[in-house]
Amino acid sequence: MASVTDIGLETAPRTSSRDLQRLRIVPARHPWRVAGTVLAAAIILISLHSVFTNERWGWSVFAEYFFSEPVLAGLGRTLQLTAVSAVIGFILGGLLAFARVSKSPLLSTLSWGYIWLLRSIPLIVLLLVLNNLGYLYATINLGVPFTEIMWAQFDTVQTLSPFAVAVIGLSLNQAAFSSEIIRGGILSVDQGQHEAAAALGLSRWRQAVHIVLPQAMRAILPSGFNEIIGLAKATSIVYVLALPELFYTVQVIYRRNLEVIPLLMVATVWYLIIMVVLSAFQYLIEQYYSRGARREALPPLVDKLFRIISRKAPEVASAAPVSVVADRKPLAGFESGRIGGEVAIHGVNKSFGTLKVLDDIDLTVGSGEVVAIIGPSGAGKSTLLRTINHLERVNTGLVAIDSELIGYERRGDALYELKEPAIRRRRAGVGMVFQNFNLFPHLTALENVVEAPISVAGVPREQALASGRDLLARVGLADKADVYPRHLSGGQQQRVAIARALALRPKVLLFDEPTSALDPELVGEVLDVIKELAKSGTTLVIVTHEIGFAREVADRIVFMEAGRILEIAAPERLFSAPTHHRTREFLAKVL
Ligand SMILES: Nc1ncnc2c1ncn2[C@@H]1O[C@H](COP(=O)(O)OP(=O)(O)OP(=O)(O)O)[C@@H](O)[C@H]1O
Repeated sequence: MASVTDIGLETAPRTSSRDLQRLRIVPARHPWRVAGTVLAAAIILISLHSVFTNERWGWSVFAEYFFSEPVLAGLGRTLQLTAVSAVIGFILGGLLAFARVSKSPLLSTLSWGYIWLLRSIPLIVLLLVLNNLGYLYATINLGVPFTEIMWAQFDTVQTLSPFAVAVIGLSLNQAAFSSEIIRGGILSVDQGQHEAAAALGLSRWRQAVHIVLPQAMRAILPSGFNEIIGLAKATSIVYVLALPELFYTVQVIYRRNLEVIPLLMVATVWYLIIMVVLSAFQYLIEQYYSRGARREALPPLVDKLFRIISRKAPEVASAAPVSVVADRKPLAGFESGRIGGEVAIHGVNKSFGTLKVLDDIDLTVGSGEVVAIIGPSGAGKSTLLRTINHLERVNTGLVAIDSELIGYERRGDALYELKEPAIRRRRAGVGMVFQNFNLFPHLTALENVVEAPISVAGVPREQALASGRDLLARVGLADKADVYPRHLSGGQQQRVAIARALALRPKVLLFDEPTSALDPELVGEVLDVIKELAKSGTTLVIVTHEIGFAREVADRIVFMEAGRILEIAAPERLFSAPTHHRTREFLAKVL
């Protein structure tokens, strides 16, 4: 056989590590990049030279008017119009966006109609119509429509000054555009976040303002600031109302002295300054809302500023070793507050369209009992679990915790569906841990844990923080309290999620495949925590693919397939002598 040298190839000469250390590193050269930079610099210099040496730009006139009183007054009006219209426009836009995504068809259609109409009407037409409102309606009356009752009456022309017309027109127009930007942001927030917030029993308002909006902000801000910058320039359109904002003011002056270019430059430079200030704000606000969402740390100064504002401790820089689990306080010592509750599921059916996912399910989980639900993929295990805390509505049948129906109230022979607040109150007794953790990424580990105690149970903040730290210590994460979820490992995130679910001291804890999103190495640390919980007296219902774990921890195992419970038995019996042939086949495959 021909050797490498025979056919003309030689292996590279070996280099010792000492030789390698002496070698010089030559950076790659980018001649085209250098040429491009030189060309760009030359163009900038030539342009600046031309602008500052050509007398026709009229820089002396520019200097005379830049800080002149009428220009500053016009600038003030531009800033006022921008700020007031942006604030009103975004508040109204936010309400329209929430109406658009609401479940009420009327609200959603009204919002859609408003957005369609206002985006179709040219702004100049809207302003002129509002300015001529006095012609259409001589007075504005406050009272009860179609009756004689009237509390106040205003003269339309006097009430709607040009400034008021400008603010109303710009705000109404702005609201239509910003509502779509905000809706885009809301839709960008993962569905799991809504579910986690609902499972914790947070009110709709709290979910919207504290969980969804801060996360949506990352998507909203770039386009939102684009809109505000557009608005600052669009205010010049109010010249049709003869309102002396910045642009109108310079127009008035150059019509008088014919110094068109220098005065246009006065307006342009002020607009440039406004843009610089807005861009700096945009940078800071974007950084603020990206906390927790980025893998790398914030610039140190910005981080310090935000932590001072929000009174947060700095993140711990070093990654804690996994062995910290061994040092944690035992969970068994954590008095769960309430003893475990009994879960009763009777005749539950659930379909998605034509697909029957739960078929006449009956199951009772005793107080303090640990039940593991196993079965092939698509069997309906997760759906069954989610019906227990009413995250999934059943078509027929009942689910009760300690004889209290979760989604309904019984009056005589009829079941009345409960309203959201009542369902939330009942949900508080049932904690849930999700497969993908669903931690709130913009809140630190501790903030995740204390969110529900503070906003749902009304626990005073200091007390909630102390209990939250204690809980984190019990899941082995005492030193990670001020760390954002993205800076934690999967196993650590799941342990925070368990602490969060425990914070309301639930009677029943639901686990939906708590380890399936974890590396095999991290599975153990989460299972250890659940095993301890199993001893604490809390009722646990666990959907899992970890057959060995189910066998070890569960009092009973439920085997499900195609929406039906085929077998329920103690682990020793089910694994050694399954009675149903499908259980046997399934176990033969997975064991
Ligand atoms: N929101 C939904 N809309 C339509 N179909 C759904 C929905 N949620 C679940 N399903 C369907 O219901 C069936 C049961 O789903 P479920 O998630 O409960 O199964 P599972 O036993 O937990 O499966 P896995 O072990 O793979 O998670 C599946 O066929 C799934 O496609």
